[in-house]
Amino acid sequence: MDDLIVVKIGGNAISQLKPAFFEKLKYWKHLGKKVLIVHGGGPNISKLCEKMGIPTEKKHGIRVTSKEVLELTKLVLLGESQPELVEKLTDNGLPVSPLSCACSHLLEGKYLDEAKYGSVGMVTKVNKMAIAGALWQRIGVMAPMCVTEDGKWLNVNADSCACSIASLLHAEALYLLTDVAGVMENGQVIPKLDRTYCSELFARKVITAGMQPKLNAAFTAQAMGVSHVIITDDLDNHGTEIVKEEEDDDATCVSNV
Ligand SMILES: Nc1ncnc2c1ncn2[C@@H]1O[C@H](COP(=O)(O)OP(=O)(O)O)[C@@H](O)[C@H]1O
Ligand SMILES: CC(=O)N[C@@H](CCC(=O)OP(=O)(O)O)C(=O)O
Repeated sequence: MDDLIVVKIGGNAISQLKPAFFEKLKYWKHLGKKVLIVHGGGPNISKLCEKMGIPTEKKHGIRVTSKEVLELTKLVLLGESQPELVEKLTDNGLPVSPLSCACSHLLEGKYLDEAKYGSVGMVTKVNKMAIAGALWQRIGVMAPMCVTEDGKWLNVNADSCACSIASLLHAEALYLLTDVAGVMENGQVIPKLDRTYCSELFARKVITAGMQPKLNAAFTAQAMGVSHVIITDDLDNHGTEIVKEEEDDDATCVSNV
């Protein structure tokens, strides 16, 4: 899809959005870009699970999702995180289309590894026509869930969801907004990161927790042809740019989660 910019906003980042963020979105719309935001909500899912007495289990930053956790995930993403973001965008004068996989099977997917993660999916198909319609003069706000071909809902890591959409729709840029200024080493943001150095940082355990699926997804998107992939805390900050190596023929950074 021409002129598509995908922005992922982590659950923590939703509450920290600054005026410059909304100005940048207005500027992109003014330029005629199509903008799709994929939102997170992980911290609030964990909080609700805790309230309900369900322990949170994550593997490589991916939530192990039982049927019970899936229901709570739906509640938080569609009943809390998405409305919060939609309200902020609306209050800042931006017209929005709130979206989920349930609308016209917008996002279809399959189990990532049912034995390991439970009801967790990866997006394999995007309903391009329906998304194009939703993005007509509006900013799409998408929850990170997908449905299987036979209609089962699956929880999708929001970074991996944004990266799959950006890859499948050939977006021109992908911004992964989080609560840190970029990928850090020794307290400094790494301005450009290639796969070899990323693997080294994984091995040295400099990169842990939620930054792991984020980077795996970011390198996959880059390998799939998204030319501009940035991890940052603000659309105006340089953050960490994911860069390609000269002889790069393998799609993933360390593992495929
Ligand atoms: N090397 C690293 N550089 C930056 N953040 C890191 C690194 N390793 C682990 N992290 C953690 O990753 C977090 C961002 O991932 P995550 O919590 O999943 O964010 P989001 O909810 O925005 O997707 C940071 O807040 C930080 O705690
Ligand atoms: C499978 C999986 O891990 N899904 C994520 C979806 C939300 C998310 O990714 O939110 P953040 O971006 O705020 O972390 C989860 O359940 O936490």
